Amino acid sequence: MKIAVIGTGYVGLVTGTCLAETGNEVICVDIDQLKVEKMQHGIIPIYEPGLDILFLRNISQKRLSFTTDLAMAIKDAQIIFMALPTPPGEDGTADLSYILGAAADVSKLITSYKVIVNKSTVPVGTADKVKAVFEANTAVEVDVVSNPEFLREGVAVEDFMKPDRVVIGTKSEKAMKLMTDLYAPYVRSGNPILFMDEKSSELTKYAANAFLATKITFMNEIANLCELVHADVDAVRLGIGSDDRIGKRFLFPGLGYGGSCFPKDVQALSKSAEEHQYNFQILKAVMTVNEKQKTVLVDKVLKYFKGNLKGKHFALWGLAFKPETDDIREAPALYIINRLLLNGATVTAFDPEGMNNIKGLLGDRINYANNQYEALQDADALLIATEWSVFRNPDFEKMEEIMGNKVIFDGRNLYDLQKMVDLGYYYNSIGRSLISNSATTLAIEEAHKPNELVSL
Ligand SMILES: NC(=O)c1ccc[n+]([C@@H]2O[C@H](COP(=O)([O-])OP(=O)(O)OC[C@H]3O[C@@H](n4cnc5c(N)ncnc54)[C@H](O)[C@@H]3O)[C@@H](O)[C@H]2O)c1
Ligand SMILES: O=c1ccn([C@@H]2O[C@H](COP(=O)(O)OP(=O)(O)O[C@H]3O[C@H](CO)[C@@H](O)[C@H](O)[C@H]3O)[C@@H](O)[C@H]2O)c(=O)[nH]1
Repeated sequence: MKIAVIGTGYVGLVTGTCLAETGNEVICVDIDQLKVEKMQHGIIPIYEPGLDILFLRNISQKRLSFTTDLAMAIKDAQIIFMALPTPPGEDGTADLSYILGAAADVSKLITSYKVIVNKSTVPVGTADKVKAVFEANTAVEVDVVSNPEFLREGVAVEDFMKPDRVVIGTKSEKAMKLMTDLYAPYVRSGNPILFMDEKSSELTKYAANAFLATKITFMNEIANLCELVHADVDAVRLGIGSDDRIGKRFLFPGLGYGGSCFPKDVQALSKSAEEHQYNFQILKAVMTVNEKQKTVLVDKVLKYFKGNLKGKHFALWGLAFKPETDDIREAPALYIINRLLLNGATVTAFDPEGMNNIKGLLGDRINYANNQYEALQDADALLIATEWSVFRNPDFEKMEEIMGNKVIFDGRNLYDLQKMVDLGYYYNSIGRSLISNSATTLAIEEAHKPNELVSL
């Protein structure tokens, strides 16, 4: 099929590339000229494992191309995907200006039947708004389809190529047929293509993200309780996760959910409910708890240094909001850095893929290291914010030599507690026993009492 994809961010680029991989002819269009030029030269603008191979193969075999020319991109396309930003507006509702703006542009250019597919995460009723834009601007027939995307950054190619399900919101038989043909290669293992009305499809996306964010938040609360009652959150996680009804995934406590999706989507769903006079109480609690969870690691640091971080220097491992991505949007590391700096400390950070993005955002406010060990130089403690594999099995003796101390605050529970005892580290993680370097056994200390909020 001939396809146009509008927007070449994490979703658009993966969508375009993966659709080309199954033999479609895909033109991706973006307003960011620099980005388009890069892609035209075979340079991929984001880090997404496995994407580069498909990207280069499909460009060289002429199934995938990039342009800033919307008219050219959509001229022959049967299906036009919109993979555009839907950031939170000032009041937290999803800003639909990118979607409605692009719909208006497209509506003024088309001369034959098109299926307009919305891949962005949008509130219920957006398909109707997009339809209204087309009705206002053209007599050409279009079908507007909701087809939310469920890929996760870091495993986006796998998620797109082998989705758990494909959700398609439309009542048009013609659009259904085209979409079924398009997605058939991706569901050969038997995973379903679920057809529904547009509104249910739009809500399915928000419901999925809000449910997962709630699951994580629940575990973060259990972790906080574990610290108070001297239980181990890892044991509890395994204990509940082996119940199929609960499931093993998305039960890892940490520093609160971040990224470009969960924070904005939970907020947008809550706002959307409010617009319909529904008080979605659980989502409000999720947001409140998540805000608080972002502070737990620095609270522990403040407690350890008796509330005074002036002149202290910290190494920070992990900047991306999760491993295997360079994306730092709403990353817990940003909150940690900000709070350390506000308290008069200095920071040297390292991330395997997020360095360019963080340098663009923070400039000379922090120091940057070329590798994880370099970051440790003269640090009073190491903080871990992202569970990159490369941090999982470090050379602890080398670390001690460089840091001159053995103090770790781990927001991702990377290390075995007994190992930390054996190595004599002070090791403070999430929802697990505090390991004190003065003890040879697991010691529950003062620091496991609820952290007082230390004012900045
Ligand atoms: N990132 C994810 O993991 C993910 C997963 C599922 C769904 N989503 C949703 O998909 C949507 C896109 O997210 P993203 O992370 O890919 O965004 P992004 O910010 O990475 O990319 C958006 C792209 O759209 C381009 N753009 C903006 N206006 C344009 C226009 N008028 N014409 C052409 N291009 C334009 C931007 O230059 C940018 O390249 C959002 O609604 C998001 O919530 C994201
Ligand atoms: O057990 C867990 C799992 C995740 N997280 C955190 O939750 C956030 C989101 O993680 P993840 O869902 O893996 O990343 P995203 O790429 O943001 O993907 C989510 O958001 C996308 C955009 O809507 C959806 O398409 C995906 O299905 C959905 O998982 C990150 O901060 C993670 O650190 C935890 O704290 N504990």
